[in-house]
Amino acid sequence: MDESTEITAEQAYLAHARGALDRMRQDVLDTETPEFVSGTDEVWFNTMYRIARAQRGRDLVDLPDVPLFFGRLDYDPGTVFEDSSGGEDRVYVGRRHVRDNDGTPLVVDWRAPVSMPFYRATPKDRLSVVRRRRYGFAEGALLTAYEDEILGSGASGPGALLAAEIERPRSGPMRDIVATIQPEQDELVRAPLQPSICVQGAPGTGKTAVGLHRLAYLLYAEPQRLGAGVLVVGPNRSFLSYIRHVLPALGEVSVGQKTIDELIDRTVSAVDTPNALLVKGDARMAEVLRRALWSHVSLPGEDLVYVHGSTRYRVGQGRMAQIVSEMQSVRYAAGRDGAAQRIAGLVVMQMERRGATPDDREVAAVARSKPVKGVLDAAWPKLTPEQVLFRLLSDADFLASCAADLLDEQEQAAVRWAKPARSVKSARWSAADTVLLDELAGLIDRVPSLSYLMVDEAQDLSPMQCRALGRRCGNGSLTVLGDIAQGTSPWAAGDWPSLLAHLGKPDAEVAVLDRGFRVPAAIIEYAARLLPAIAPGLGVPTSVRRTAGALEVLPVSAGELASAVVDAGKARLATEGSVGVIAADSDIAALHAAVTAAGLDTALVGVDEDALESARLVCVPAGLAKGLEFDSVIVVEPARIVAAEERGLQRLYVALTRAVSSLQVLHAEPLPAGL
Ligand SMILES: Nc1ncnc2c1ncn2[C@@H]1O[C@H](COP(=O)(O)OP(=O)(O)OP(=O)(O)O)[C@@H](O)[C@H]1O
Repeated sequence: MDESTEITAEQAYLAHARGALDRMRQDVLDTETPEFVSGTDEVWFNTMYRIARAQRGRDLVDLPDVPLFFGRLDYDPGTVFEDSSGGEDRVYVGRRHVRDNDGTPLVVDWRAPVSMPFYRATPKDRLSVVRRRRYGFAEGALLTAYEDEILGSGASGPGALLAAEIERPRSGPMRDIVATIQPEQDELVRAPLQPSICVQGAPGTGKTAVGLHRLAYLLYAEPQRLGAGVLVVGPNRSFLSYIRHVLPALGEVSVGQKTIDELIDRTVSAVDTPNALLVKGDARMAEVLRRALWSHVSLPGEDLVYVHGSTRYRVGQGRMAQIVSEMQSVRYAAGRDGAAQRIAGLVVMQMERRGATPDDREVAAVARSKPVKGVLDAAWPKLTPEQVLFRLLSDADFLASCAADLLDEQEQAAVRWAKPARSVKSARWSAADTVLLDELAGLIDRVPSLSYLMVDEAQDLSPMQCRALGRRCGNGSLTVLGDIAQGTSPWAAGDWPSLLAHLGKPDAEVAVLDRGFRVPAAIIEYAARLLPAIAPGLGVPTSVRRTAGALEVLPVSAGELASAVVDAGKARLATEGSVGVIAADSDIAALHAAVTAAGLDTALVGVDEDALESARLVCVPAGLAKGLEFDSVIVVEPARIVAAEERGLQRLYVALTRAVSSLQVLHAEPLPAGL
């Protein structure tokens, strides 16, 4: 078959598959179900069923811009279909299953085992595949081209379509990469649920993309093991808004995406000093809090006397002391309840000895009775996290007694409130305090475990934040993504093993991605000049992009900086793709105003949640650049980005590695050493 006949045939197949998808949808919508007419349960069932059917109907909508399949595998005859006699065994790979009326699969979900060789087959290990075909599409998902890679005899390598797809200019938010997942990425995407995994990867190596596709894969492959919930945690709202379309595009619409502060979910109304922040995020605080909480438990001071009718029952102080000691191995609240139950049990035993026949309700009633409550309120008081932390941060002696050998005098002074609030109720908590409250809440009560948690930009988490996440995934599986060289928080991790230990997953497998799909070689090599200073152990990432990538470093006078940014922005807007202007947090508003005044259509990241979708040119405070990418990037005044914070060099490294095609560095001050 010549090429145009082949394309016509493939177009016809696509149309056939589209028709079949439409019929699948119609079948779902037309399904008649018996409607119950009475009883709340039945009406509830009707409603649930209708919701599920509407959802399934939406799932089956054919999106006009999204091709129904993106690849094809021709297998050795007989590999997939038994009756493929004569012809080749053929599988079309797409975003979801499509079957025709008699159940024959027309398109197979990319996550199905039979699709895996699309990502992994090589001429050396062809996994029974003889040919891998990729398609090119024009506007409106119109199939216009294809390209074959022969894996059997006479092998030929991948052609230009794959490279073109990977190098397509960027615009707007992140999109899925199902058509071009690379073998080393696919191994992580399809890695089993256990053990947990951790991916260290240089900028643009696809960590976020891999994490999201892995989640979509697991939802498909292991739904029954994810029943307790799945969650994505990212560094800030701008980042979450950048990635929010990827999972829905992969058919997964119900995955929660939160920042760590949203997950902790407590009101923040105070700000810490840098020193306080450092100490409060430190893992030693876990032990300080544990001691602070349990220091409230003491041995009962006198016997318990329980009066029932005309009989007085007595439980000795020594026996109760033994119980209180023994119950301290469980959580605080459960320990208190357990102690009450056991003390009540001793009372009830005495009742039995006197011939009564008390049942479980009697034990519960005694456990709740005033005398037993009285003993426990003294020996094992009910506490809220706020009460404990309030005491710790406002009472110097109490803090010293809990932290003496853990925090030195200066560290204790740093966390103590200079002017404590009058009461717990009026206390104002900082973001770091809320993490400590969360730790205390976890010591007091059990936290239910999610089935699966994906944590992005994990290098920036404090040990105490890691513990908060680990607590919520105690029995579940974690996927941890990050780059040690991009650590900008005061606690940024120096290595993965310690961070994984704080997350409660010391056995997680650490994998490294080092092929960069975003940043052209010239730009990554320029940014990598900072690596010896910020992450000496890490190698320089490679770039898979063939395009040269324009790097321009332009000195300008201080007075002309804003107009230089406007000019550069205008020039970039004349080409294809998104444009990001990145500057120090304190400079970005003025630049945004200058760009707006010059009549360019722009939005400010961090202020407008839809910034990345609403304008092609966006202004980005360096503090929010992490995880984002733009076709063209203009980095303004690197020295000020560096000077703005302790880990300013790391912040600059992040800013310099956001570009897909071109990077312009504009500076009036001298460039930081290294550049
Ligand atoms: N296999 C692939 N095919 C096509 N594009 C890819 C592939 N892998 C990654 N990309 C693209 O490369 C870019 C970088 O990916 P991603 O943001 O996931 O990287 P990252 O490692 O999280 O980067 P950073 O550390 O800077 O946050 C994205 O545009 C992503 O779509």
